[in-house]
Parts: sequence; C-alpha cells; structure tokens
Amino acid sequence: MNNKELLKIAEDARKYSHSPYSNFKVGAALLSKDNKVYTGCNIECASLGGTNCAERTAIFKAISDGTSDIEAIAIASDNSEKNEPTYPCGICRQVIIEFGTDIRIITGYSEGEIQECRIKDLIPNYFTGSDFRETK
Ligand SMILES: O=c1ccn([C@H]2C[C@H](O)[C@@H](CO)O2)c(=O)[nH]1
Ligand SMILES: [Zn+2]
Repeated sequence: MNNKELLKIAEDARKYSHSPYSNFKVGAALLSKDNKVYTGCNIECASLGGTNCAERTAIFKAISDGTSDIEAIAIASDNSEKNEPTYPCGICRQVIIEFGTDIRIITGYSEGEIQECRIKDLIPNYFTGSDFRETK
C-alpha cells in the first residue's frame, strides 16, 4: 500500500461524512503496521462539540478492533481536489501521537501533489505518556 493508494481510500471515505453543519466532508484512511486499513469520516452533531473528526474516527475504529500499531494516516477533504492539503486539528494530533511519534501523516491529492510528514513534526515540544511514565 503506497501513499497514493491510501490517500485514494481516504478520498473515497468522505462519502459517509455526516457534516450537515459545516458541509465540509473529511475522510481518513489508517494503515496499520500489519497492513490493515481502517477508514473514517467526520461525524458532526447538533451539539457541535460532540463532533468527531475523520482521523479520530479511523483511529478509534482501529484501536477498538485491537489494532494499535499504526504506520500511517491519510487525510482527504473537499479541498483535496484543489491541491490544498488538510492537516489534522490539534485534538487529533494529540490522539495520533498517543500511538506513536513516527506515524506518517499523508495528505494532498491522490491525482496531484502528495505530502508526507511525521506526527511529531506537527506538534512542537510534544508531550507523551512516556514523559511521566518513565519518571521515578
Ligand atoms: O482534519 C480535519 C479537519 C476538520 N475536520 C472536520 C471537523 C468538522 O466536522 C469539519 C469542519 O471543521 O471538518 C476533520 O474531520 N478533520
Ligand atoms: Zn481533528
């Protein structure tokens, strides 16, 4: 599974987006280290704070299915076709880094430019559980 293929799956995952408030459809595709793929979409609700982003939907599906070794997460939105990459929000960044500082974030457009970085590059001075777990 290469970046382009994973991004295409994220683009397709947008179709299940429940986003009547923002009208902004987002899709995500998570690739596990053992090559399983979990998709996600954003799910909004009338109490806007209850909204779940596409990235967290995909992560929560994977974790609750017993899959926590994550290789990469691709993200697509309505901006993808305009070659404008969509990066995860602050909450999703912290949830993603919970499962590995080196998880690859893939964004852009499968038929255009594709960007890749590591989740640790998206959070300056990141704080993880190991910061306190390893304290005596
Ligand atoms: O990376 C992102 C950015 C935004 N959204 C969702 C949240 C909300 O439903 C809508 C507008 O912010 O897009 C995501 O799912 N992922
Ligand atoms: Zn988010």
